[in-house]
Amino acid sequence: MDLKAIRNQIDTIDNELLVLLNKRMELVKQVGSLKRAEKSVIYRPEREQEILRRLEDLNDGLLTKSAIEAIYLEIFAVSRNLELPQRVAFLGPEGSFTHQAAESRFGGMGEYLVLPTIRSVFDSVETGRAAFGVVPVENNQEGIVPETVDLLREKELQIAAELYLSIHFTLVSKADSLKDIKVIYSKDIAFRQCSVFLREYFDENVVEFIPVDSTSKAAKLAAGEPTSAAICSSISAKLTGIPVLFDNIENSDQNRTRFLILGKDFKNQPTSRDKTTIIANLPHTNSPGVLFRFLKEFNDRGINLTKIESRPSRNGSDFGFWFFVEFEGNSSDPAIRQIMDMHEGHLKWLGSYVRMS
Ligand SMILES: O=C(O)C(=O)C[C@]1(C(=O)O)C=C[C@@H](O)C=C1
Repeated sequence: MDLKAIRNQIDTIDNELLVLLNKRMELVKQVGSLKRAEKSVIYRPEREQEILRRLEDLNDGLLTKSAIEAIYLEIFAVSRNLELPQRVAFLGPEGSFTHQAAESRFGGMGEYLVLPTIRSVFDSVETGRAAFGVVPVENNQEGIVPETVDLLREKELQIAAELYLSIHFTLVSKADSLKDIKVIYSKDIAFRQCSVFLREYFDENVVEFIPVDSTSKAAKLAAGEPTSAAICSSISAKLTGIPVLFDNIENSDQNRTRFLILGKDFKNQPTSRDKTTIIANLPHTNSPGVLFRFLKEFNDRGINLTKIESRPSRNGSDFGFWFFVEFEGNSSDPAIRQIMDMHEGHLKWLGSYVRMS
């Protein structure tokens, strides 16, 4: 077949796809009307995952799993927009890894609110300025993001979904040579994640490391100063037009960050692949066996714990603490329900959502 003939066939298929996509949108619009009448939630991450999994199982063509995901996440984003346009806040500025994470779930067409701090993302969802907020919660090299975990305890928001992103860092600068660099800007966590590279190439007695709110802010600062550099994502290097001196400078090439999508009064439908996150404010945490007895309840019921982190309660001068706990399953599972009931008043449920790891 010649090029023209192949292109004719492509055109025919595109025409069919357009008809089908519009048919899909008609149905989505009906779903939107039903949901608005019932005042129910538009974003259903568990339903989106169910559709993706079904299509991936069904698929026997050239499309890869991630290609199917990329196409459909964009279709879902357009669908949700048709049902009810909802603003999504994320920890900015533009070009941050959180921006990348937000776009990977809410699509390129979404309406975004770029905010300067994790707290302001929580605030925007709390006050309804945004329907959802995207924040980082942990990195597999660095552990948890304390601000996010502390705000989850402080605020009354829920986790609608989680997502994982591979993180790569670049060193960018307008300096001609490494030895001209006097200042390096980045986010504190990024400095730690690139510590091996930094030790090898820079003398900390000569170069000043300045932590700023985000890696994209770091790129913007470095773009304006000829003897400064920044550690940032390759998207923010591109957005600021600053030359990349080194790529992939992170300590581990397995560097992944987990992000949470936060909502208000949000509850997913249970699935068979859920994870639940809670805050445990156990009384008398300094007494022997308190944590042991709590964890044993999970063990006794065969519930797989996936995370436990302790955080200071900051209650006067004492050394009390609370726990950020995650485990497999949905809060409506009878075994999990039992534990939640047993500790009523001491456990705060933050969300049950499809497990992505
Ligand atoms: O099934 C729904 O609840 C819909 O609103 C439809 C749809 C879709 O496009 O398939 C859109 C948004 C939801 O997040 C999930 C699915």
